Amino acid sequence: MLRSCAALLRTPGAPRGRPGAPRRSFSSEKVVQKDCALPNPSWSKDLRLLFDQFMKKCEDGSWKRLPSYKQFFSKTFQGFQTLYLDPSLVKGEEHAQLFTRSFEDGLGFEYVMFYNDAEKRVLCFLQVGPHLQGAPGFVHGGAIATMMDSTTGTCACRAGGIAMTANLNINFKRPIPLCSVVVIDSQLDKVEGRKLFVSCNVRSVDEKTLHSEASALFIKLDPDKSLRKKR
Ligand SMILES: CCCCCCCCCCCCCCCC(=O)SCCNC(=O)CCNC(=O)[C@H](O)C(C)(C)COP(=O)(O)OP(=O)(O)OC[C@H]1O[C@@H](n2cnc3c(N)ncnc32)[C@H](O)[C@@H]1OP(=O)(O)O
Repeated sequence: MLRSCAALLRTPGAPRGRPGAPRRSFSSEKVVQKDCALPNPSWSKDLRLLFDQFMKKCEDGSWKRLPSYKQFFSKTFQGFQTLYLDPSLVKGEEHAQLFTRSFEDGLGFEYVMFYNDAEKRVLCFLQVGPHLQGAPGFVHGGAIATMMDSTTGTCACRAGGIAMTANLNINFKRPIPLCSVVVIDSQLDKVEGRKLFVSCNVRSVDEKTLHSEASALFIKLDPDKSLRKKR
């Protein structure tokens, strides 16, 4: 059953503990992680419809749904860890969670991203939960910026490898109502050496309202440079 945003606000106490934290299967000691980019009961009809529509588009291989986890898989991001992280910090990695996945279901960012390699494009379908409020009834600008950064960042990393945001320039045009669903459409515009230029816009589901636009610069990381040293 779908739970409305109002219902979520009324919920007196969601389950405690660390929802979505990796669970160990004792038989194999293998860490099992929940893929957060799949429908859960907090998803609205709008988000579910967009999800179903794009899952159909994945059937011919033109679009790919991107799985999403609260924690990075060490194996997947081995290159990032061995090349850029301070080993003395890595031992605490199980406490680190992806910011956008650190809310209980339905309260923060509920989203799924789809990637089109031929178009170098990432679409993010985002439901903004009640704990993302800025001005009363509307989404906080920092929350919008977070998801624009994440969507353009995913686009940059998919197209060009491991990169970090150097610049993100946003124009906020119309506020986003809390608990609504929006579409973030991002596209790789240009590559110049290690520089990846990505733009995006945020629109309402009916495409009638342009909420925000942004252009971003990502720099592909240089394995010879530490991220910690002052330069
Ligand atoms: C995150 C990785 C996960 C990987 C897994 C993938 C998972 C997929 C999901 C990801 C989704 C998450 C997305 C969130 C992404 C963040 O939140 S990242 C966090 C916020 N960003 C940061 O903290 C970055 C801080 N900045 C830095 O560390 C460094 O400035 C950088 C960006 C690494 C660049 O440093 P650098 O490699 O030493 O590059 P540098 O030589 O200074 O500059 C290279 C060129 O870029 C130009 N440039 C540099 N900065 C600028 C600027 N601000 N404006 C204009 N030009 C600039 C330089 O002028 C230079 O130009 P040329 O002289 O070559 O023409």
